[in-house]
Amino acid sequence: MPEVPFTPVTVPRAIQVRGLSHRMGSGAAARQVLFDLDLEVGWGELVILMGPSGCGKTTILTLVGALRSVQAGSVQTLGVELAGASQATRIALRRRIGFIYQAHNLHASLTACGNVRMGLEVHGIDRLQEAEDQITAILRDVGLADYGRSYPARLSVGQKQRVAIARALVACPPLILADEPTSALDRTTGRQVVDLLQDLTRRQGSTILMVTHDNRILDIADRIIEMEDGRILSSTVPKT
Ligand SMILES: Nc1ncnc2c1ncn2[C@@H]1O[C@H](COP(=O)(O)OP(=O)(O)OP(=O)(O)O)[C@@H](O)[C@H]1O
Repeated sequence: MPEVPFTPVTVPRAIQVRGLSHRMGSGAAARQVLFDLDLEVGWGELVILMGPSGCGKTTILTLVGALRSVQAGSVQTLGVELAGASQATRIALRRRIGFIYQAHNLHASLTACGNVRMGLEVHGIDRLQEAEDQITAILRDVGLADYGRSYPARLSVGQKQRVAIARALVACPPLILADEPTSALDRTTGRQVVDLLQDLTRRQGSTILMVTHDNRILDIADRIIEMEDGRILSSTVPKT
């Protein structure tokens, strides 16, 4: 059985960011993209981060996901302080996060099953029968029970994104970081994909921080954080 998500009572929030500033580029091209920013995401919350292109949304996601080093301020993800963290700590933390990108990033040479299996291998779950059961179950959950042996080239863009969701969720990670998961999808498919994401993560009790430009899906959020020019403008609960 998948592990129960990590929600220790000693860690008050899934994500806690304090005084985060960040510079991108080097030399004369260097520029500050995040300015003294605070942000919190509670356990089990689905938070959408939005704002104009270039305002720093993806930079935040990559810092929270330990894909980039913290330069100034504090970033605590799943209770792990990332400011000054070693490479080993960052790699271990990444294994406990499910990542979903705008382009689905599937391996063309692997079937849907093979792609989802990678989601288990990076999380260190490799016991064979258990893994196969988890893969079968998650492909069924995303509506692709009959597509396990299909290669990405034979799948529609919406089906590929479902495989990417299955890959991110198969190990029941306590935190999902999603960067524009619907940007390549039409209205109907985009809606189906986020509804699925919301449903599965609620069932697993996972926390989601999602970057999106897509106004059509804001209603799935528990909270919407709006950014501009590297700063947070507001944090609001969407109207239902
Ligand atoms: N490697 C880099 N070197 C220099 N500047 C960079 C680099 N990567 C990103 N930037 C700049 O950092 C700023 C923030 O980028 P980021 O990708 O976080 O924005 P974003 O809000 O996610 O934008 P979008 O919605 O277009 O994806 C942008 O102005 C971008 O041009």
